[in-house]
Amino acid sequence: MTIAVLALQGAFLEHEQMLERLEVDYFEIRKKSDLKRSFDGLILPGGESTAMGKLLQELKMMDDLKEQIEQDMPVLGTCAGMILLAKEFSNDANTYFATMPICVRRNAYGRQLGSFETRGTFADSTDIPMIFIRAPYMEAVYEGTRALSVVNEKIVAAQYKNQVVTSFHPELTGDITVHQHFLNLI
Ligand SMILES: NC(=O)CC[C@H](N)C(=O)O
Repeated sequence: MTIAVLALQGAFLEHEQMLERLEVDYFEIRKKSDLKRSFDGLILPGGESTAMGKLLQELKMMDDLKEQIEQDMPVLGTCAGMILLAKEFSNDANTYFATMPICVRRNAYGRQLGSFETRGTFADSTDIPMIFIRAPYMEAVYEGTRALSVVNEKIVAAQYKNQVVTSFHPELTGDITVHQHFLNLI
């Protein structure tokens, strides 16, 4: 099994460290020719979705990756990665891959609560650590999308077929629950 990690910007190194811990092979996607390699799953890290979206377009990788996601490539999108996958925003008009039927609020916790840590349930696992950094959350999920985590009445993790997203950063804690859930899709 080989995972491709989008490494244009943001917290990709931390995802790679998690994959190393789990003894899973990976490589980085930085330019179009990296997409020639075959992979079994894709990680879209946290960071700045606007910057990542712009680079994906400029480097001409958007269409190719979108097609692979639509053809059921398992993908894990964390924070900005979730924004890249969302089909709809409640406070923005731009979309990126737009493959996941969710409505996302960007920077949803505002300035004061911009970053915080808590614990919550993810799928069948209870009490996992969650770190939120200027995070988005989902205001609605559509068409067969399943909420995997709800914190303070907000949906902060969800799954639609092969696509798993989290508002929080599972790569910044020592907890492997979310990565394991993603790898189990492969
Ligand atoms: N930690 C993060 O990934 C923050 C996401 C950021 N608010 C964005 O819009 O991309």
